[in-house]
Amino acid sequence: MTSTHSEHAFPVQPMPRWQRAVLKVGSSLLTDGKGGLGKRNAAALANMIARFRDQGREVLLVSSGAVAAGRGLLANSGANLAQRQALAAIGQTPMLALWQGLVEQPVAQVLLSHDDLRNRRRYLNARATLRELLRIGALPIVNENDTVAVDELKLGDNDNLAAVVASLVDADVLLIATDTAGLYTGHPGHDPAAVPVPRIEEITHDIMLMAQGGAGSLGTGGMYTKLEAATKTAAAGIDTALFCGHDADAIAALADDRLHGTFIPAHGDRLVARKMWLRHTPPSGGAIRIDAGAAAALSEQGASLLPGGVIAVEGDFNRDAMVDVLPAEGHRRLARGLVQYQSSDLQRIAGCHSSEIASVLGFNNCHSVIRREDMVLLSAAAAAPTPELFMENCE
Ligand SMILES: Nc1ncnc2c1ncn2[C@@H]1O[C@H](COP(=O)(O)OP(=O)(O)O)[C@@H](O)[C@H]1O
Ligand SMILES: N[C@@H](CCC(=O)OP(=O)(O)O)C(=O)O
Repeated sequence: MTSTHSEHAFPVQPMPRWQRAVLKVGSSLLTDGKGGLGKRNAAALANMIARFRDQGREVLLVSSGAVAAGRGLLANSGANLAQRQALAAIGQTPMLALWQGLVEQPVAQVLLSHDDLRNRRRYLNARATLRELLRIGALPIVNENDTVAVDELKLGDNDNLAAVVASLVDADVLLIATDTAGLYTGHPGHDPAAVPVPRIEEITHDIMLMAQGGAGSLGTGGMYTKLEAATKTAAAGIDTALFCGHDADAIAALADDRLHGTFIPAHGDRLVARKMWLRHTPPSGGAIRIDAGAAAALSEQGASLLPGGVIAVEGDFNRDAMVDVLPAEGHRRLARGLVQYQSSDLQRIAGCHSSEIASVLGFNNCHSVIRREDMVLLSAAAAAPTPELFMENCE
């Protein structure tokens, strides 16, 4: 595809440094040209993932290719919904096995449906599982749960799924690997005047029109769904990069934080988007009582809640539950937030210094009980300015 446009190369541009990425790999990159799965491109991308890990960074994979793999195995070109769902079910395991053969980490299959993502409890559970998978060093491989997804509730394309996953796991960037170098002003195969678009400040109607040309023979949605995905991530405060997953130079550049493709910077305020989401997350029924010093630190200094300030734990809750933060006495809520320790563990570290967590529990999820970015303040005094988002190094 890019060969017709070699005279219009994408310039190499610097990428903002990131810590956690969602990498989306399209079907077109995972096939061998004869209808089956091919590992050449996947191998190069797996090396890139290993390189990121060596640099101390985290990657979640959203991989397509189940339908293509099923088609290859059965030499079946069935196109109706039931046929595609059956092909996806057959192809899902070979697709996973392809990746497992290429990375050293254990791979973890995560199949999500639209329902899982709009139901807040399931959304939070998926989030907790994905975070745990990262913590233990697995490579989550997310795909749509094609078997159960009915037509009107189908996400339908993994570009949009990847955008939702990026926001679910608080990624800094969404990396979309496809079979073309990036967005061109028109379909690169059909429009001889099409030229590269290296950066998109805002995805306007005119930009969407550039992507009307449809998908390649194996993909779903083409550039259109990639731009839809980037619209979601940008609004959630996440950068997006489109690059060619069969171009060794583009892959090597990315591992050095340089992009040979299209960059769409975040324009939403990540903290504002996140706080909106937190405000609407339903409570677990659990609560944490804190001392006056901790209350002042939360409201006046924009601090995270540390275990030393916890004086009591009420109710049973899991890690990542939404809990109320209450003063030593009374029921006026000071804050609410997602907790880093389940209630039974929190009972044991209440009053401890953060440095003692590992010796008391035998593990340490985070030095905070509730990280600042996972918390919204509720009292009037709490309207004190929120400091810049700072990511703590919690696993
Ligand atoms: N303006 C455009 N710029 C680049 N590619 C485009 C454009 N419009 C349509 N496309 C098509 O989008 C394809 C990539 O999307 P798709 O086939 O869905 O791949 P994937 O399987 O990676 O999701 C390209 O191969 C190209 O055929
Ligand atoms: N869930 C489908 C992927 C659908 C899809 O979005 O494909 P693609 O456009 O290649 O990313 C599969 O695994 O085949």
